Amino acid sequence: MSLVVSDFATYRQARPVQTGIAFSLSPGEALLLRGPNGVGKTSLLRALAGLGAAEGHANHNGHDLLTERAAYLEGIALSGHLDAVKPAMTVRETLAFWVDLYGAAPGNIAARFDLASLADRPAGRLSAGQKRRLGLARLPLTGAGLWLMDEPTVSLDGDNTARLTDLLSEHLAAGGMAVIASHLPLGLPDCRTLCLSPLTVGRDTDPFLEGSIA
Ligand SMILES: Nc1ncnc2c1ncn2[C@@H]1O[C@H](COP(=O)(O)OP(=O)(O)OP(=O)(O)O)[C@@H](O)[C@H]1O
Repeated sequence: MSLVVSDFATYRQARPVQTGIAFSLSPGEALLLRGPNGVGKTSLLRALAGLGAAEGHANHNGHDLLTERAAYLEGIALSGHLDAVKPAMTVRETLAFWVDLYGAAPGNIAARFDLASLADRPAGRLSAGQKRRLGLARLPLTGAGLWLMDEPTVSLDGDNTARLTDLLSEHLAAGGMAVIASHLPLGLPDCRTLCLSPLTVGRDTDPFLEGSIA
């Protein structure tokens, strides 16, 4: 299992967000993406998940993102801001849906993020932190080796941030890999950091800001 990224560039609406991105991951390794708001962490995660415009090379398990998309995406799971939960489905229904969808063993997934007491509540009536916990519970069910995680600690309290670190540590110990955009260090053992800096495009303001705000 491997992820090798080189000379990689991300785009939003045909404008470059980041260029020259290079890093690689082996089994058991994680990369923390850091950088100021708007620098392009989400854009990079989306591009690596095949959802955003990109150029250059991203190779997952020997398959190139741009030329072997389906094979590249095999074994990749993205955890984004929206948590992938349907408001009308209860916690129990949501977990059962994922178990069925991914052909996973349910194990103690409800207990992992303390979801058992919320089992009959529709996801639309969960608090932000509860919804985040439910969304994170999906990742181990996917069976994916590479987790792409966008600000997974947002809305989590201290106990649940520790649970997230445990979940990630187990994933890495089992030979998984992760790329995580997070403003918190997360305390992972084999974790490198990639600090993104704003792209300089010949002006000293955000290139996405056209004109000025009156
Ligand atoms: N849907 C979009 N359409 C066009 N531009 C976008 C869109 N979403 C984000 N951008 C722009 O792309 C750039 C990178 O945004 P991105 O969300 O990747 O940054 P980020 O590092 O994840 O930020 P944050 O720390 O605030 O989550 C920013 O300049 C942002 O304004």
